[in-house]
Amino acid sequence: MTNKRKKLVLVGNGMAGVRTIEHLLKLAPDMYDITIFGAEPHPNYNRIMLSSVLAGGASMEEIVINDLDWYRDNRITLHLGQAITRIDSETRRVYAEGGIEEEYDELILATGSNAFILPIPGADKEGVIGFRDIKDCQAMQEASRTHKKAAVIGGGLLGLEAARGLLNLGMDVTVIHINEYLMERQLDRPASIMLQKELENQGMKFLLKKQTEAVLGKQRAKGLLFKDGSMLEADLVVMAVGIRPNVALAQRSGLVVERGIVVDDHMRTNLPGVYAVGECAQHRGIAYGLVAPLYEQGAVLAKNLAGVPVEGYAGSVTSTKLKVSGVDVFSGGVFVEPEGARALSYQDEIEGVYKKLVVLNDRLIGAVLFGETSEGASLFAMIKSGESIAGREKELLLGLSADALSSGGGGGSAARLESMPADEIVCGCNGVSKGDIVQAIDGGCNSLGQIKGCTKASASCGGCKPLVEGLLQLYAGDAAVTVKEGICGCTTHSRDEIVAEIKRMGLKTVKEVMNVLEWNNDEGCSKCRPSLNYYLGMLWPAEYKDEKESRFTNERYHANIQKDGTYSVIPRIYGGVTSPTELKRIAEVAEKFDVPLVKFTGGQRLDLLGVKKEDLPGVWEALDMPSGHGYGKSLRTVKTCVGSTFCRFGTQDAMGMGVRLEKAFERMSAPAKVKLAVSGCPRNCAEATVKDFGVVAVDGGWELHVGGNAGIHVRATDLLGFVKTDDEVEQWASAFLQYYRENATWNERTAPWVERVGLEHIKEVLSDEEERKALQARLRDTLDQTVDPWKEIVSEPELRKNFEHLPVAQLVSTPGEQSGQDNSAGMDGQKKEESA
Ligand SMILES: Cc1cc2nc3c(=O)[nH]c(=O)nc-3n(C[C@H](O)[C@H](O)[C@H](O)COP(=O)(O)OP(=O)(O)OC[C@H]3O[C@@H](n4cnc5c(N)ncnc54)[C@H](O)[C@@H]3O)c2cc1C
Ligand SMILES: NC(=O)c1ccc[n+]([C@@H]2O[C@H](COP(=O)([O-])OP(=O)(O)OC[C@H]3O[C@@H](n4cnc5c(N)ncnc54)[C@H](O)[C@@H]3O)[C@@H](O)[C@H]2O)c1
Ligand code: SF4
Ligand code: FES
Repeated sequence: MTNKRKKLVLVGNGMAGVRTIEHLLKLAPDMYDITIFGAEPHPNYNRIMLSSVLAGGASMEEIVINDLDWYRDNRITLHLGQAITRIDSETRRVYAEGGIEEEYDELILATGSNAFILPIPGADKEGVIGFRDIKDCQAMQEASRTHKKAAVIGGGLLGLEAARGLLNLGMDVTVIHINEYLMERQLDRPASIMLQKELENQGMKFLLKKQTEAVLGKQRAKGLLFKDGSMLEADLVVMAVGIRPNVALAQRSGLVVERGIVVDDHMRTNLPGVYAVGECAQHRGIAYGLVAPLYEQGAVLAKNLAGVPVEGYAGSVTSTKLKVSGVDVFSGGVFVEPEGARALSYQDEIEGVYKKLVVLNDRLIGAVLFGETSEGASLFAMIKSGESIAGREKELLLGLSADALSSGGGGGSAARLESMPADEIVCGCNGVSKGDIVQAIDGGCNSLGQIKGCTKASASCGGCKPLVEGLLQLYAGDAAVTVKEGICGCTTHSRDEIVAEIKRMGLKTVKEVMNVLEWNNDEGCSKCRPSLNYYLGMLWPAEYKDEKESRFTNERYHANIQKDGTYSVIPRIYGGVTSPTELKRIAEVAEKFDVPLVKFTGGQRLDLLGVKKEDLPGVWEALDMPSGHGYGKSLRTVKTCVGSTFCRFGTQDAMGMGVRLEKAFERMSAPAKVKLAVSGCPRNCAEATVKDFGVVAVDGGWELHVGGNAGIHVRATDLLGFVKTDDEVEQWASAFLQYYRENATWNERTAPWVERVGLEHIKEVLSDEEERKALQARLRDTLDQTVDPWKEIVSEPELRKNFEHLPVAQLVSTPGEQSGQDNSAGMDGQKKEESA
């Protein structure tokens, strides 16, 4: 019997090449006798996941894509550890290092890239490596057992992922970056600065604008010498300064090579029967370095080889997501606006969120997200589809689009997901289409974990998770099982589990919680540290010592940092009611300290803007007024109207009630800021129905309203109930606020919390008088432990020192340290006004 199958040889057992074979086997399982040569001694594995292996989030076994049985089952001849060294295109034969040779009818080159190693003296020393394959990953794991100081050269995606992994392995890690800000190929400056601060909080050190001149040491690396003459001690040096397509074999074999092996839209090279795919290929001038475009190339090549008509590969728009736990960064499309394009950006440095959209001719062409990336997948789908977003720019920027709202998390609206073609790729990292996911759901997968298991969708960078969840909800309906999420990438524990464990085990510090609950990142991140700090303070008001370094700048300095680095000072003016004496004092302070601007806030207080950090204690001392907490996650204002005291419509004393409530709750910390208002009649001049707790006078008593918000997401309050007496108002307000303090997630305002837990539930709990009294007592106990932070600082010389002006020399960074305006450790150190 004659063998009619053609001979197909694949050189390179990596992600792009084997993916092409997988496709081909689906399309034409019997068309070829397939032989694969791989230089590495391993079956095909997910290179992307090496970062997770290094960071301890996955094992080597878990990242194997196709084990040896797969090759056997598909009758593929596999030669591992056999690099092809020569191609004879005349005789159509390839020759391997170990002496094996093979004939081909069709030949695919998928040789990937090599890590670029800087050609500097000492680069060949022991302890200097790239980060490209299993061998490199093992070398780093090995080095961390015996060495302590690691230097990662290159602050791109790979360098930062390597640095995070090395930190997890217990090393002291410094990233050396040539540019003035990190990941400049994916991010703009504001996002990059936020990223750097976050990584510094995780323990990573940075040397920016540094050019490495030599690796120091005898046989083994001992340090780095920089062009400016400075040095850094290091016994492991990881070079992550980019990659170079692996084209040596192609060059030797007569293929046209520029940066990569030049291919046409059908992945054909200049030689008959020879194709190139993956990072080694250069298509329309571009050699890609991410998996999604390589898989697209592979799909085209597989169709070609199977004889299936195919339009050809037209290039890809790319997106990236940094795989570092506790840091959410997404970049897709064009992030620097080209001529004629507009950029819209939104930054909330207090919450650590940055968003930028780049729009050209009403089309979204790029996006950068930091801190909140759940909309990345749907924005990227819009970038790829090229649909018009005219009139929707603001909604998209603020995350209020129908897409984001309907799925509750940016997964895309049901209509969008429904109209998505079956062959559209949802998970770029694993080449999983919508059709594959729907098929898995039809086959009984009804949770994200099961879909991940069946299709690998969302198993790598996780960027597609919102889309996969959206499809799950759409196609599995009520059968969809949603699994709880960890509060951040550092843990799999939910908020409720953490609070329960803190209570059960009596955990008393942030570090203790992280240790006992096995955080996968020793330092935590800007999401978990402040939230743990809050939960511990809420649960143990008497014993817990607030961790200043887990707080944002504003809360550490008890003032709002402004754009220019100065601060704003808002003293407490109870119920918005002041006096000539108080006003005179404020005016004198403003004059004495040259305060550039005095402004009324929306909450009926006076804001002294432009105060220098070193003047803050002096200003507070001279004001001799309590802090208005205009900067923190705490009680802000109680707005009042004049009520019955002066207004002819007023039926009750709104000012008196406002002052009473503000005195009752001042200094109250909360999951998020809390605002109250009291109106003296239903005309509601104090706008109590857009406050967290609003009180409106009506005939015979007071109406109590909860869960309002007038910020980005405007929400009118729900009516909690009606009470007759002033004491009842205070009791219900106390009970509501304490129940919120005990049950909301850190950073969750009352508006979403009321929606989440339901008004009926809150009413049921608070309708029990005993419960109300108990809640009120717990809040009182907590508030009794608090002191005014301004007074405390003013009277304690040690605390005052934190505000002293440092000579410039001490603010300039030295090697191994990072410069920054804020010289104390903390969660942000950014400059941004927070609305009072
Ligand atoms: C740590 C890390 C994390 C990454 N994370 C991401 C991510 O999150 N998202 C993303 O999209 N991309 C990521 N990438 C990039 C991604 O892994 C690559 O784009 C992808 O692996 C390239 O696939 P490829 O098949 O072209 O090359 P490779 O996967 O490198 O495969 C090429 C194979 O060919 C072999 N070979 C070379 N020459 C020969 C020869 N002459 N004979 C035989 N075999 C040969 C090589 O040994 C190698 O095994 C990451 C890369 C690394 C290193
Ligand atoms: N999450 C992800 O998507 C992911 C993760 C890891 C790797 N990758 C891919 O792997 C490939 C390699 O990643 P990479 O980060 O090495 O490549 P890169 O080219 O994206 O970044 C290299 C970085 O090194 C810097 N650099 C260059 N020369 C330097 C020098 N002499 N000193 C200090 N810094 C220097 C550059 O400014 C650049 O920011 C890329 O294609 C990348 O997309 C992707
Ligand atoms: S809410 Fe009623 S009482 Fe208060 S100022 Fe307005 S009209 Fe007067
Ligand atoms: S896109 Fe990265 S895991 Fe799906």
